[in-house]
Amino acid sequence: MTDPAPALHLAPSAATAATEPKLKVRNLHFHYDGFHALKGIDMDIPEQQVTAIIGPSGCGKSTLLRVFNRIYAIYPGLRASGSIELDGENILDPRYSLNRLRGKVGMVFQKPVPFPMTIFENVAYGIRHHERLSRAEMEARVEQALRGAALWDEVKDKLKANALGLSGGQQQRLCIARAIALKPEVLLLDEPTSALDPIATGRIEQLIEELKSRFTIVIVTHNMQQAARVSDQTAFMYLGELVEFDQTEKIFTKPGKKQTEDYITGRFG
Ligand SMILES: Nc1ncnc2c1ncn2[C@@H]1O[C@H](COP(=O)(O)OP(=O)(O)OP(=O)(O)O)[C@@H](O)[C@H]1O
Repeated sequence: MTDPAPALHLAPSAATAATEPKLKVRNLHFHYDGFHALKGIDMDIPEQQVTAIIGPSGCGKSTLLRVFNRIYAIYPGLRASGSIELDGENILDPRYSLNRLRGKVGMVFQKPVPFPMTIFENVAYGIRHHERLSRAEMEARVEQALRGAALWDEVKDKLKANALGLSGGQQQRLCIARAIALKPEVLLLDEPTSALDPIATGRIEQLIEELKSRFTIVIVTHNMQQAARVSDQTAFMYLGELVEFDQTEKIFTKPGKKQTEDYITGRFG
């Protein structure tokens, strides 16, 4: 929200809430051929904070997240209208190149999908696509990304091993390393822990907390406790509409709309 209540400025990261939003979404509509999946979304996503998107299955959470890096652009028949400004520039404008956008907005999917290559190459592969680095520079970059994803200590002695041999939780951290290796400004996480056990989930949640000092994070989650634990703001969506968007603490303790209250108290969804 543009004007959060002063009493809710408790979390340290909320101090930045008054600055210009990192992503400014205005009157965003999205269609899958004839299906109207997003209906006039307006939201301001603050920089270096965690914004969670919650809501019942099919409400449009993943669609919204995917529009933030224009994944739909590669499929015919899908279209978005309205605007999403990233630092003041409309990323939906076809003149905003996909390559540039992908360098600024990274994405991690629900199911970790490492490439069938070494752990090192999984991280180096994307970097090579965007930059030319010497071997030593590349090694430093890969290490930095693996450290950033809290995976370095577990893999530093087996960088040449196939990534598919890692556990599910390690694979997901590798996917996070791959995304942050490109030094994006925004990190999109689409249900990043739904395929993981509670211990691996805890590690990813801790990692999200660490990463938010460097990235603006948007996370889609089915797990309301997770949204409450990791996010600063929460958006509640229903049937393609943004019903309520506010400080997480407010959404979970004093939601302003009955639909939000019904959802978070388990009355539907
Ligand atoms: N490729 C597609 N073609 C047509 N309709 C789609 C497509 N992908 C999603 N939809 C529809 O768009 C709506 C929103 O889907 P979306 O995946 O964004 O929901 P969601 O809130 O992320 O759901 P879930 O929590 O189950 O993942 C749903 O009604 C879905 O059936």
